[in-house]
Amino acid sequence: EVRIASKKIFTLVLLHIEAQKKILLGFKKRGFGADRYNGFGGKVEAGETIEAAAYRELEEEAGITTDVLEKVGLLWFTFRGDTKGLEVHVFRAASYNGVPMESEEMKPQWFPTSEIPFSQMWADDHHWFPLFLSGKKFVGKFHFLEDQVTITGKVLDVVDEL
Ligand SMILES: Nc1nc(SCCc2ccccc2)c2[nH]cnc2n1
Repeated sequence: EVRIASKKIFTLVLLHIEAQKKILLGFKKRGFGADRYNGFGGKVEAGETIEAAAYRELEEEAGITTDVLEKVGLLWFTFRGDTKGLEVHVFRAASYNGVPMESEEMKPQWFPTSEIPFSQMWADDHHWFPLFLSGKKFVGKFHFLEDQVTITGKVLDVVDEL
């Protein structure tokens, strides 16, 4: 479905190669969430489906494509003092084509799933990553203070389908 432009909807793609127990993250070099490791993603443009945006951002930010993206999570983030929140659609890729390439936005890096750098990631990630890594689907809401680090509210549930 194509969403209207007014809502701020974002995508987040995590490439997880289960058989090799590794995940591809990117170090964000600038913009929102800079200096943190994260999946690949960005804003859904007007007239674009959420899924199309997810495929596009993976290619733009990491230089790779994937055959199938699976919808695995829906997260809402709000920040004190900021009226607009973020609606983030999380996708899993299980395979990829090409070679991960550094972009202006992101420096890709493989991590063993046992060594995910949570201290250098958004503070909510260590809450929902275990659900992601175990193949579950989830819906969550996290409320942050202005520091974009302190979480003052959290809701996180496993769901059967998204
Ligand atoms: N893991 C994670 N990601 C995000 S934003 C991801 C979506 C995005 C937004 C803007 C530019 C590019 C990508 C978060 N925000 C608050 N906690 C968070 N955790």
